[in-house]
Amino acid sequence: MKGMLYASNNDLYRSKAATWHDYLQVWTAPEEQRAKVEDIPEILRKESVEWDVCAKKVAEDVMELLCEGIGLESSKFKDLGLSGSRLFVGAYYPYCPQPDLTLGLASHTDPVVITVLLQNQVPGLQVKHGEDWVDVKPLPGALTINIADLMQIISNGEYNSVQHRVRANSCEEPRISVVEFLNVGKWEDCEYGPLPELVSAEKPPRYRRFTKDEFYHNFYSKGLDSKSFIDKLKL
Ligand SMILES: O=C(O)CCC(=O)C(=O)O
Ligand SMILES: [Fe+2]
Repeated sequence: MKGMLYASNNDLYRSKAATWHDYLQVWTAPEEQRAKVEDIPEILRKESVEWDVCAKKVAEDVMELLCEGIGLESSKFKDLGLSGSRLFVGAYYPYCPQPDLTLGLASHTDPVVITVLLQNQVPGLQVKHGEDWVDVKPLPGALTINIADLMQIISNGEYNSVQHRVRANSCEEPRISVVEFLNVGKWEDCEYGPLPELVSAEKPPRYRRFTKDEFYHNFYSKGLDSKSFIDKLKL
């Protein structure tokens, strides 16, 4: 069905081991890519549409702060269309009887601009801090925002994408997360790369510019467990 996908592992044939989760993806923007509202399963139709509106608002507020943090016009990221493509994901991590043998989701950085994540009370999400994996403890009502790869590139490395993973669920209760990925919407118009405003003699560009085709080709040719797109663009 257009704009929707049910799956287990999106990199099943490219990764060394399957991970312990299932998910449902719904494209919510841009218009030509999004799922028709009437095609979204009824059980989450209303919620996914509302979540898209709220998560977009949160992401755009955070993007304003990120702009201000590096001396850009606060609307710069929004004006560049960095929230113009959006994907809703509902992920389900069932009880895993042998959690030491795999992960819930392999270590990765998100291949988008920014991610908004809500998790239920069952733990599992971890972020890499130095050499350590640190638990992101579920807090009722709290959202987790990930800086993702394109934010790292566009900000010329002022912000760095976060390496994260999900442990296989050892609790009897399923772990559930609701995620919104925000990405470049206006691909047709231009290439992307470090913003000229952030490049100077003292801060030369760290990444080269890239096109939509290059981005998608890379996404569908690599396993989840790698930061290879950023590595490929490094100057
Ligand atoms: O389920 C989670 O908490 C994390 C999901 C995630 O990192 C992803 O889908 O990229
Ligand atoms: Fe992620």
